[in-house]
Amino acid sequence: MLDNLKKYQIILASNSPRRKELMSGLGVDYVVRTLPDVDESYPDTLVGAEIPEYIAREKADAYRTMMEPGELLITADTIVWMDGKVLGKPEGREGAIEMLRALSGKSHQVFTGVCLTTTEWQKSFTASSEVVFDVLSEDEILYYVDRYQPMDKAGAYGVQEWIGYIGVKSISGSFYNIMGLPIQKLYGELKKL
Ligand SMILES: Cc1cn([C@H]2C[C@H](O)[C@@H](COP(=O)(O)OP(=O)(O)OP(=O)(O)O)O2)c(=O)[nH]c1=O
Repeated sequence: MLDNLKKYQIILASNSPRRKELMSGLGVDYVVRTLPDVDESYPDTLVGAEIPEYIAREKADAYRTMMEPGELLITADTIVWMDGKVLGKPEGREGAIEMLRALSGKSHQVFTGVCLTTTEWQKSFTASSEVVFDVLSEDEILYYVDRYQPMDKAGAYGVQEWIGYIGVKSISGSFYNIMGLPIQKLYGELKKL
């Protein structure tokens, strides 16, 4: 499948083990490059899904000067969005505990922005999922944070981990989008190239 991609050398520029796992599931040949440190700031005029799409483009631009013709760069960014605010990666153990207390018993959205870049063109898109958390006890929050150390995850949780098994009541939209890559939507975009 995706024979049309043979004309590209696909590069996933990401440090996220989840994104690597999902890209591998797509079954296309690609290489992973670590992402240089990117300033993930964004204009405060942006809201919701505009934010991770903007950051995915920023991640791509950090790479662009090093690109060769024929390369197809894939970058992505995932945020949790609740009550009009971004929940990115937590600041340490206390930050993770605070975030999970805030998510407990409520619903929120997860937006992932994806950017496809070559030396000639760039296009980006976003995917949105809705997650409803059950009420989490203090013990459950502390157990999860101390055992899973989710400081590398937006919203301080991994839907693919224990807290997703016991704490997520329902999901609408793509599960994989929550993990960090809306792989079905990405497949649809790659098919068009
Ligand atoms: C909400 C959620 C996020 N995540 C992860 C996906 C991303 O790795 C991370 C969001 O942080 P990002 O800044 O989007 O990505 P990253 O820093 O991990 O990787 P890179 O920028 O190098 O591509 O949170 C999960 O694994 N499960 C979840 O349920």
